[in-house]
Amino acid sequence: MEPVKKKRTSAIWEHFELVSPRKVRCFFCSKEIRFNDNTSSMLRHYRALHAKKRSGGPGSDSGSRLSSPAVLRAMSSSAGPTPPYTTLAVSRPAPAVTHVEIHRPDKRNAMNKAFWREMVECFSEISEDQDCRAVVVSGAGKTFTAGIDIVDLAGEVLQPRGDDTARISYNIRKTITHFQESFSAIERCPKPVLVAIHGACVGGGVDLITACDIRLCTQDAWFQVKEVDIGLAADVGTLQRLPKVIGSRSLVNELALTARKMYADEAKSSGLVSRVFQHKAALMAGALEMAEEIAGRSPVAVQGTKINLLYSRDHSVEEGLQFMAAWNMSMLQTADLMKSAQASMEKKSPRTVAFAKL
Ligand SMILES: CC/C=C\C=C\CC(=O)SCCNC(=O)CCNC(=O)[C@H](O)C(C)(C)COP(=O)(O)OP(=O)(O)OC[C@H]1O[C@@H](n2cnc3c(N)ncnc32)[C@H](O)[C@@H]1OP(=O)(O)O
Repeated sequence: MEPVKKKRTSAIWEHFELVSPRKVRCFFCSKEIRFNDNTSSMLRHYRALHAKKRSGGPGSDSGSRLSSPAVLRAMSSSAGPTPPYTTLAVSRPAPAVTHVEIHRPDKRNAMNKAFWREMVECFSEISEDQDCRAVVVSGAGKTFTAGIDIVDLAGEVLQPRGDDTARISYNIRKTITHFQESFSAIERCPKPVLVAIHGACVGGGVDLITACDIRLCTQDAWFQVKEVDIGLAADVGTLQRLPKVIGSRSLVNELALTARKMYADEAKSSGLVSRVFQHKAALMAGALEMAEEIAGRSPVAVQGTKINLLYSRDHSVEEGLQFMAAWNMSMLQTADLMKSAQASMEKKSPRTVAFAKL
């Protein structure tokens, strides 16, 4: 009998995915484990590291969905990227929630040429998609992302085209601007974007997450503004957005100038992330639940909130108030307001209200 099929009937498979004929990956911690003719190595790993922790522990979230491995399975695309994308797997794990999974697990989700282009295409589509009201971004496999694909970097940036210095410089500038656009597209997307980070989040990964609205991570996550280590000043958003995310300018400077790793606990205490979960399954369950909470509310209110929060980040309080007044002089005329207020009076969740598409 074919061994893999036999093993798949065991309940322990709830917590693992097959990555090769002799290797499985744990849904909780992404560790890859070899197995032979039975599931004993998987059972040993699960019992030693995860069985007792399912109910949560001090200082970190366990995720409130009881079926978090099932949620994780629904949100991890073992089938690979979804065409036309080659680096992203896009799905709808819950009504009005879009999941964008960076999908180059064998290369630790390193950001290659296609990724930079596809992020713009994907977020342009999401921005226009009236059936989407919240987005979750995550990474497939062992780690969130290893940052820019160093092989591509060597080709695209270090060997630019052009007949003279002006033309070479012009082309480099164009490339950097295109790369910046990949994450600005996230920020410009009117739907709130949550990012779920596990394992390494290096270089371009930090650029990406600072453009997102809500950052959540696992206990094993670490963050590194790695650019100075590879001889460049970070140029696709970290130096502009991180100071607005973290209150301490000194900490931002330290991270960017030394390229030291920052681990989950410090990421939480500094304000880079708002919640830390024990493992990836809990993280994905927590992210999805939060996205569903957001998606269940009036899209007029939610998108207006994102747009005004971003506006006020870059303007004075007075300018922000003026922008808000001009914004709401039309948005207060929405039917969503009366529907939501009525639900609130009746002590019903806004999630019980049917809002029109936006
Ligand atoms: C215009 C400029 C715009 C943007 C600039 C952004 C700047 C940056 O992003 S700077 C950061 C660059 N990234 C790095 O320096 C990270 C390098 N990678 C690592 O440190 C590690 O891979 C890791 C993320 C800590 C994960 O370690 P581990 O789990 O042990 O995996 P590995 O065995 O190291 O790698 C597996 C596989 O992935 C390939 N890979 C990893 N990182 C990259 C990368 N950044 N680019 C291309 N390929 C990468 C690695 O080569 C392995 O491939 P194999 O084919 O299996 O050998």
